[in-house]
Amino acid sequence: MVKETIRVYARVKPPGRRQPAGSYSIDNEEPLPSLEITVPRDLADGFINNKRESYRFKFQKIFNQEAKQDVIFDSIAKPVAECVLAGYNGTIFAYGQTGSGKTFTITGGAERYSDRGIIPRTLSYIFDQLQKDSSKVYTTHVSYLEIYNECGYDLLDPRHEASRMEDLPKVTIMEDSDQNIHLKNLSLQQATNEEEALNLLFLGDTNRMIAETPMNQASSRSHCIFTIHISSKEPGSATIRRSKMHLVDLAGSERVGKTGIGGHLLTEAKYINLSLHYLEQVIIALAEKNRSHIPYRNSMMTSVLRDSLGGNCMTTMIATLAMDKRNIDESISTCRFAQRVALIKNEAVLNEEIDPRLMIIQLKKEIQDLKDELVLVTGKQRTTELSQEELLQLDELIETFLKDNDPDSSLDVGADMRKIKYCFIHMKQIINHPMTSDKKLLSQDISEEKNSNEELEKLKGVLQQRDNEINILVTMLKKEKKKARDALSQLNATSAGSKVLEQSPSMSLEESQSPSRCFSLKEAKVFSSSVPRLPFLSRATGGKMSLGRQEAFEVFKRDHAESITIEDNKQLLKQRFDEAKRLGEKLNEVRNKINHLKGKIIQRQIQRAALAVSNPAEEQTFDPAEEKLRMQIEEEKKSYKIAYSRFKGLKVEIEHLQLLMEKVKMKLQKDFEIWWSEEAKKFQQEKPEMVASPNAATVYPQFIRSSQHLSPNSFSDTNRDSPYEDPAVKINSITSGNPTLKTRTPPSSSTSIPLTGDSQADADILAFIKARQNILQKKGLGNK
Ligand SMILES: Nc1ncnc2c1ncn2[C@@H]1O[C@H](COP(=O)(O)OP(=O)(O)OP(=O)(O)O)[C@@H](O)[C@H]1O
Repeated sequence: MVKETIRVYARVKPPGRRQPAGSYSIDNEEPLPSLEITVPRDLADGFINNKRESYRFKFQKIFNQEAKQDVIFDSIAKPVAECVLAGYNGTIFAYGQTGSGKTFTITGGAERYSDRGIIPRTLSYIFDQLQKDSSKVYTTHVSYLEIYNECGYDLLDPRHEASRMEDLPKVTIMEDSDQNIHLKNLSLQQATNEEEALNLLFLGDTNRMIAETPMNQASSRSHCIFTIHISSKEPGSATIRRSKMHLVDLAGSERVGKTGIGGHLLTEAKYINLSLHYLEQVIIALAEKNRSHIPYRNSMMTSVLRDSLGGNCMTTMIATLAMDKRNIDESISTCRFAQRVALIKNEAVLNEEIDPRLMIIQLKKEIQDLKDELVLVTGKQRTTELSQEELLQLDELIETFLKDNDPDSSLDVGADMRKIKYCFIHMKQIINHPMTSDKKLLSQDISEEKNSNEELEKLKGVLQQRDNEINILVTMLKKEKKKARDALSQLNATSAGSKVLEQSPSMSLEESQSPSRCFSLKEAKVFSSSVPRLPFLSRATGGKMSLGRQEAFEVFKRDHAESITIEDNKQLLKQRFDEAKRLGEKLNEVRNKINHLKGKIIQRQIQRAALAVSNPAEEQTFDPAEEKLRMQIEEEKKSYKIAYSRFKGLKVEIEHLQLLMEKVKMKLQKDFEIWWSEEAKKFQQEKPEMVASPNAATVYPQFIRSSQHLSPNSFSDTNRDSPYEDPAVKINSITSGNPTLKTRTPPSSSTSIPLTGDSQADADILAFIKARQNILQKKGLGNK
């Protein structure tokens, strides 16, 4: 058992660009570093009754704004992951106000590979370690739970395509008689390697993003718990170790009063703050000595994290702090909360249990072994029952023994438990029923015993039958599950395009040298299609876009802030592909070299064998030339291993980058959809007559309005080579399906636009014309 208090770390976020920085200092003194925050009196609005200007808080370690993600992982998450691998439970949770960097710390940023957060790095580390340890059999599962307004949602259910949060399967809490918490409906997905686990993480993150609407910025207002479940077993042992690691991104901790929100958002904020309030209550209760009742049951989040708080878990908290002046009072609240958490003691125990099925198998084997041994010693095969002849013999022996007055006489029936038992039963009969203890009674008893034995055998048979039925059902269930998994992976593979020509990480050098294992440019490039496209990606785009909408989207995309990220990542991907290509070539080269050297060795051995036949006197046992060749091979193998491990690292990085890009693209698409529909709404309000016209039933002619209604980022003047610069050319190509529009110059007012009567097509025509008009206006080309 490991007893220790919750470890509490602080991480300061880099300041916002236009935000005046608050005043604070970090003192990394031993044993506990401290953070001092200074609040000038004029700023201390929130602390009117407390005129203190300076606040000092102690932490296990404080990370300043320069701290990189790898340092955070190494210092905070790696030790927890090591405990989890050893069989203890572990939890890391991030607490802080909205925007203070909780998601950045736990999941990571969506821009750069180096921004990967604790979850992807932990997965990488854990799978790396599992691969290295061949002494045990490991099974790994992951689950991803979102808690929003006191309701739990499963983010990993492959059967549901979520477009709203309500579409996700609802998770409920159940408690068994031992007060253990069970989460009903939360799927546990098996992940056999890092890639599968990362895909699941992205599936969950995407479900989270898609389920979010502008009205429900659920990411800030929900709690998310990503859990890695590991079970391990030594071959042949009935003992299983099960441990889990919760990685928790809590909702923003800001106080309701200060945020000035109302209506629906207030309800949400109440729920969040209520659950964070209950978290605080649990923490206060735990920090108090001699408190018998801890109010875990008050909220779903505290129920789920029950073990992590004051229970069987090694828990770590990261207080995320935004030190801008306007956020300083919230940061002080976060630090105060952290100080209370630091008082909580947990008792982590090794989670070992005996698997009863394996135990039965083991015991059965032991019985069989003992029976075999007995046969060897006695030379007789034992049956469970004594024969009639043996029974009669025993009766005689007992009778003789009882009649014998010699005090030294003994009853010797040999080392046979069946006979010894029979003697005891017989004698008991004689003592209890001296008058009726004749053979008749005894034989009656024996027949009764026989009957009950038969009954027992019958019951055993029924039990065996039931066991078989259960086994058949379990097998069926497994098959069904496998089918579902296969269908899913087939879907992934189909959307991924080509199949990955992947080299198994555990593949030996010899295997890799077979001709079919040539590293080629194709193999390096195949990375690009190796990421199994997630089946849900298509749904964000809402199917195929029409031309006009596509045009508007292209412009929107170009000026969106994320486009820089996409471009950066594209560049980075290209670099990585080039490097992978180079490494592939190098690996081929080394492989060929090794084969060449091996060929030389064989040649030498043949020559020497021939020499030995013709001249036996000159036979040598040691050949320095061959030894040299072997050393060269060893050297080449070393460089092969180094290049191969870099190649493997590149693969992970490329896959991660591709997933990041997919995520960013989806975000872009989503932002566009939101913007598009908002514009439509505004237009409907401003020009109801157009909406009412039969030609424009559900038209979205939002772009007809003046450009100031457009989002400031959407159509900026940054695109010098915009295809829109030649209006005639563009309009012809875009509206080629509409002869009326084909020859027209862009209309200056909406009423002159001929519409087709098809609402979607009309919306697209209008959207295109307006987008184009806006750009022309901005470029000073309008109506020329
Ligand atoms: N240490 C950091 N280094 C660089 N950027 C950071 C850091 N911390 C946070 N950010 C950036 O700040 C922004 C807000 O961070 P993040 O989304 O992680 O906040 P949060 O606390 O999770 O907010 P919410 O409660 O709304 O989910 C993001 O754009 C993130 O990339």
